[in-house]
Amino acid sequence: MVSFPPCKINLGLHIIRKRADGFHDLETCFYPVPWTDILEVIPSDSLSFTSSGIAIPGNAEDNLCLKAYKLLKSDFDLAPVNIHLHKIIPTGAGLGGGSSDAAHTIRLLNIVFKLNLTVDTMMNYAAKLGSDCAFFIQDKPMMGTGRGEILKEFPLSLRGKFMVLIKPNVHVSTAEAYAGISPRQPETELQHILERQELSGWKNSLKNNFEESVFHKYPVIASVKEYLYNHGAIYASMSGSGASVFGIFEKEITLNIPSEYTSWSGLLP
Ligand SMILES: C[C@](O)(CO)[C@H](O)COP(=O)(O)OP(=O)(O)OC[C@H]1O[C@@H](n2ccc(N)nc2=O)[C@H](O)[C@@H]1O
Ligand SMILES: Nc1ncnc2c1ncn2[C@@H]1O[C@H](COP(=O)(O)OP(=O)(O)OP(=O)(O)O)[C@@H](O)[C@H]1O
Repeated sequence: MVSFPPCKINLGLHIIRKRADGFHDLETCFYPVPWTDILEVIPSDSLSFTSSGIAIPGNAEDNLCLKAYKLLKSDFDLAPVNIHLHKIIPTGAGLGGGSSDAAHTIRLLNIVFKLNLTVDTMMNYAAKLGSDCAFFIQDKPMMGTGRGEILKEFPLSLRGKFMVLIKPNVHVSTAEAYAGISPRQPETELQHILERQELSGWKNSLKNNFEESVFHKYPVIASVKEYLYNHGAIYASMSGSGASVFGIFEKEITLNIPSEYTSWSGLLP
């Protein structure tokens, strides 16, 4: 069985405090974007994981898809599977691609082995694999709090808007980005901003707290954001801890993006 794990962008990202467990409490609106990997899970005689497409840093045995299988296997009598991942979403991009693959492995195993897991149970398993993972158990905009795993559906739609996502050729490590930030209580709650502000007002009110320190270290990311605004974006921001930047446009636009950058664009469903 095949699925298409999407990526996410963060519409606003407030890093509020560092916790005793080393993670950070945050608030963000996760929004799904259909730039997808391709994931296949089929029952087999022995467990295997293979991948194609762009290179995934690290060892195959550490892949989040295998971790997801092993996590469910510890609680259920699962037969072995072949997992094949065709990787398209760039890594080190703040797009949660690996997290999405992990969550979609859980979703596929639930179907293939008829486990009848509820959405909440799958979200609990996903949260054990990464802070962003639980979001990808559903395909809906969500307000995320805690370390990103406490999720509440959020009625925000960008349907029909044109999205451009650009990842310049720098790789930002999530852990390194968190280490470089000074957490703070936001003046205004993110939910409050998103409920009261139209998209046209986000430019002055919706902030990703990672931008300041990450832009300082990687000025090229700041220049991509500026480029998107200069070409008519209604709103542009870095996603997650970078390095990708997204722009939301009223109408379809063709941009001249350097060939060494990775990019995706399309109308949002
Ligand atoms: C930046 C975001 O993309 C925003 O959506 C996410 O918070 C990243 O989430 P993620 O990639 O799923 O992160 P994890 O794999 O859980 O953690 C990677 C590392 O990031 C840091 N981390 C992550 C999430 C969080 N709320 N606080 C943290 O401090 C920790 O150092 C952790 O060791
Ligand atoms: N299926 C996978 N796809 C991508 N990376 C994976 C996967 N499994 C494990 N990893 C490891 O996770 C790291 C982060 O990958 P990911 O694609 O989630 O990037 P990210 O842009 O940093 O995401 P995030 O938005 O969660 O910070 C990679 O550098 C890689 O070592």
